[in-house]
Amino acid sequence: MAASVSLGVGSLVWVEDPVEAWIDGKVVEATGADIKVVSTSGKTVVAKASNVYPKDVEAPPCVVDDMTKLAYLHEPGVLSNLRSRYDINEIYTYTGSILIAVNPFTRLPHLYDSHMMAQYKGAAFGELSPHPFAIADAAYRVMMNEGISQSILVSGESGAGKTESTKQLIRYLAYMGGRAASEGRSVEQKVLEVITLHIWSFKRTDKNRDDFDF
Ligand SMILES: Nc1ncnc2c1ncn2[C@@H]1O[C@H](COP(=O)(O)OP(=O)(O)OP(=O)(O)O)[C@@H](O)[C@H]1O
Repeated sequence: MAASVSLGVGSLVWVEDPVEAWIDGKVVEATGADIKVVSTSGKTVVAKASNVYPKDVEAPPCVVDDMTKLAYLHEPGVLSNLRSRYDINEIYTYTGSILIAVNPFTRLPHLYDSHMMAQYKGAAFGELSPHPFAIADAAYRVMMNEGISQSILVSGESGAGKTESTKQLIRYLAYMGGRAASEGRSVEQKVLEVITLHIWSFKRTDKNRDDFDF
């Protein structure tokens, strides 16, 4: 996506970097098709104007919880927002009604306890922090109120966290639809056991699968 705003001297911008992917800086020279940028770390880069992107100066230094709130929805803006949130263990971010999850590669149990599930129960979408429980709650409510079957698509590359996300979605749906524990194991536990086995066998048997969980 090419920058569609004028990037004059003094503009704050993102420019590609072979190590960091994107670095931010200030335009110091703009002649013809080339733009000279001095990054915040002091590096001078000359790039084609079409490879330089405006930086959102109004976004809070950290983050927005929904990418649609970004002034510029371009790659460096999106990645920078996800990275800033990841740095403070905010692994979930919305883009409208889509939930983006960044794999934390560490356990964050406080995000998934029963208190969290209770909080998301019936909460308006977008009222609480982005979370798989909010996605599951929205789908559950449309299904119950309007009687329409719902699908939740979970996609991402291998190791991105599809199985973990799917487990949280199923946990929440089982929590909403399940009854109290009987014979020692709750409906939530029983559904999770079945679904984990099902996901595992699906992955084992479908060698040509795309990276989708369901
Ligand atoms: N939300 C999370 N919290 C903690 N750890 C996570 C989370 N999501 C992913 N992980 C970690 O990353 C690993 C890989 O995640 P997962 O198995 O869900 O990926 P996947 O997208 O299903 O991968 P594949 O397509 O290869 O099966 C998990 O075993 C877990 O250690």
